[in-house]
Amino acid sequence: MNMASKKLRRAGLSQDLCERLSRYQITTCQDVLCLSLLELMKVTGQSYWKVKKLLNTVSRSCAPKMQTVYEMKMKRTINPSSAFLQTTLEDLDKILHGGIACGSLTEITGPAGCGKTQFCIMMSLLATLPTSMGGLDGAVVYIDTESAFSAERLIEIAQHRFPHYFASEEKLVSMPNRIHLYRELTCDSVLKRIESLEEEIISKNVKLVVIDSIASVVRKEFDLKLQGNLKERSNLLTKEASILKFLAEEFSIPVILTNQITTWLNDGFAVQTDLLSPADDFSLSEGSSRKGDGESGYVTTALGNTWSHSVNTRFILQYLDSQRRQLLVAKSPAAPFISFLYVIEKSGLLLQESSQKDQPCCSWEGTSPALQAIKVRQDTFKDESVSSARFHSLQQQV
Ligand SMILES: Nc1ncnc2c1ncn2[C@@H]1O[C@H](COP(=O)(O)OP(=O)(O)OP(=O)(O)O)[C@@H](O)[C@H]1O
Repeated sequence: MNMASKKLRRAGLSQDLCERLSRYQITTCQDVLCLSLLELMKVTGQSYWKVKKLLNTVSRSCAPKMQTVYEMKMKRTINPSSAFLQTTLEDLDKILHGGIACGSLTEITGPAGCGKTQFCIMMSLLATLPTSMGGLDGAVVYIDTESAFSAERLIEIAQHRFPHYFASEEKLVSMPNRIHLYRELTCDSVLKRIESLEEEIISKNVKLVVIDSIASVVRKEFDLKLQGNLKERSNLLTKEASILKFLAEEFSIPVILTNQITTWLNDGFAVQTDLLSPADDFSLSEGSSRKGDGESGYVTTALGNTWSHSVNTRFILQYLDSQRRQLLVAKSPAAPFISFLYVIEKSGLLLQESSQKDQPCCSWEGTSPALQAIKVRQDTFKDESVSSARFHSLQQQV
């Protein structure tokens, strides 16, 4: 499904044929594979056997390539810098085995003002840095759906985080030149932009894609009180996730997405988490809704269960109390559930020393009571596989 998003122009078809097909809005491998042989004969004007061969070529070009675990490991050993984009938050990078993983989707979720955009701006800057400094030495596509990106802030972070490197005027000019900002304020334009990314990634040597935020346009346009909107929204998000996953894997680049979530508990204590229905997308009701008997709190739900499973890694940025902010690694194929305290300064996000030095690596101290409650419940499941599945579900229910 993801791989089928591949553009036909990159599937080994002649330019003439691609142009002919594009007149029928057939531009991806998926578009071709959804047609019957008869339909394909009609749109290509080719014989039965040629069309069968065409189908074979398209199928082969978008089928996942088999590789052994050994090959994967060797690739990473030979060129470890291309497997991760360092966050330059040392303890976080350590726990993630190098940083934000290339080839996958990372979601930054949390309440308004906690620092999601700051994180994205900082990561964009880092992606442009040379590999010797932990960067990916590439361009960035930054899709801004909230008009929140600030070029001044980008320069400020650069100058304060890497004062020596950016002392040179030339570097200070070339860095923002590699960050391609697109303000897309509707669902339609975000989708169109995502659909056009493949060529852009190739032509501009893009090494990072950021979407800040994936949720805001969707929430603006889909009133979930209206029948049918939930399904339509879910389809749109699935389509976007599918293309983004394909791009991340195909070009081995990280994709970072932000998503604003709020959960309010009744005791006045606010917890922000990616709260999703454990059942399925269709049981979700977006907006402020009161939970059922025995449960206390108001919930603003996330983007649905399908979306939740589409992202490989999830960080939650949240306020721990009025002074302190906390970064939680809430979902990761490589790291345990862990929290860090952070501050935002002129140089961007910084981890607070005490968050790791005085505490064991997998720390639950300092996390909010609601998240500690999850931990207690998680500990009651001894079998590891049951534990992680159940933990995920419990986490969703808090
Ligand atoms: N120059 C700066 N120096 C220090 N802190 C800053 C600076 N600029 C912004 N901040 C901090 O970043 C916070 C805003 O973060 P950000 O805009 O990333 O929030 P967000 O999570 O993206 O919110 P939203 O969901 O509303 O977009 C401010 O509250 C402030 O604490």
